[in-house]
Amino acid sequence: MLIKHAHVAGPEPFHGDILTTDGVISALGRNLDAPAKTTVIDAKGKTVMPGLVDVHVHFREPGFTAKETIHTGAAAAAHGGFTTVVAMPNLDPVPDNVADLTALIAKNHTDAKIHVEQFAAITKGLHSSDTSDYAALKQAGALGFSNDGVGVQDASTMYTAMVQAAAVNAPIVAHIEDEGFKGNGVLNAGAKADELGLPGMSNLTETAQLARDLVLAQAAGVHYHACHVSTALSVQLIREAKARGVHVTAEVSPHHLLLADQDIPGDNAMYKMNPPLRSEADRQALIAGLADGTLDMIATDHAPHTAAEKTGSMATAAFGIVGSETAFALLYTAFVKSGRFTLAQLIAWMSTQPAAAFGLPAGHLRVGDPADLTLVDLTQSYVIDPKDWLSKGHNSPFIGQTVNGRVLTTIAGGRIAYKA
Ligand SMILES: NC(=O)N[C@@H](CC(=O)O)C(=O)O
Ligand SMILES: [Zn+2]
Ligand SMILES: [Zn+2]
Repeated sequence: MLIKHAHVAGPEPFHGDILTTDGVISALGRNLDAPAKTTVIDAKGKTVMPGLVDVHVHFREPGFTAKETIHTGAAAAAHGGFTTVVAMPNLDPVPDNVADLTALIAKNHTDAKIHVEQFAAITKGLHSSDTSDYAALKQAGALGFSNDGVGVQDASTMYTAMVQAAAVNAPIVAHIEDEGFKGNGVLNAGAKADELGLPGMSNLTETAQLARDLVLAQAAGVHYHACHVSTALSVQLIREAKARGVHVTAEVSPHHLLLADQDIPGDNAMYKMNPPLRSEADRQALIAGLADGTLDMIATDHAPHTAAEKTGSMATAAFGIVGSETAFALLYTAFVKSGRFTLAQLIAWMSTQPAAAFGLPAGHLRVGDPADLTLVDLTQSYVIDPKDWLSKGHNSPFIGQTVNGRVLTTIAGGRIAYKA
């Protein structure tokens, strides 16, 4: 494939042509010649970025294919400009054993046009006891271990998991949530929950367990990754842990960067997710944490559900919103077009840094790198409309918003994974 007149943004900015051969970038330069049978793409006036990397998606297969499948989830990710995603194991059966993980990884490969990596479960059945066999699961292809969807409630189980994961040099990827503090809360405790007369969950739901985990991670010497960090104190705890040498990385999701609980317009299930939208002060602290490097990356937590599961009151709806097909445009519009951050920073948070944190061969466009790249039109403005989506899930609070930044073509491993 030959991409002509590309304006390449990211860690290696450059203007010119990109030639890919056998899934790898084989040449960068001006006026490159196309060898016979090469597909030529004219990128004049468009921007090329290293393919985006999302380390937190839910593809729901096996077990919950009415919400999403590997095929639809990967297609949605490609439409969003992602060339690599990491899928969570809150599935049925749970990939907590080699047989189920092996079958899942095989399906990730056959059903997706992008790279789909897989986390296996920290514990058997996602219960807070009985750790999985990390050596065997890593050998079978697990990128790391997560119980996303539920926190590991028992501290000594979490410590055992960390010690065993460290022994095989694999990360523990934590959904941080103390169920005692969560109670039956469905949104952030505070004025909005009171106004709507709905049960809230306090910041302690996250911060108490995060403080515990950072102590445990230091003792175990594991790579601890904090999922969907949502509070100001969490940012501070991670900042302090990094300063004392804990190997911790952290992600923040687009919705926690863009919305606060005060923005919830009423008892609307599209605003229900876990962790919940927090206060405006928390939101500002997350943005500051990203800017100063405390938070390493943005991950969507793409969590599709059926229309029925997201209808009615927040009291009964499922937790979670989709994110793959809106993340880049929303963040580009709010953070880059506004002049607050640069496109290079956004690419670092959405590609280079998540790849680096998990040792994935992505996030750069140099000769010899995988031909994973995304072509976007940053000038095109459009209204977010689920009719345009490839995900089965239409659960988003961002529908109807006008954004800039349309993904035109996504190329993974030198092959077209999405084309407008
Ligand atoms: N984020 C959510 O609200 N829901 C996720 C689980 C999770 O990410 O914790 C889901 O699987 O639906
Ligand atoms: Zn989670
Ligand atoms: Zn999740």
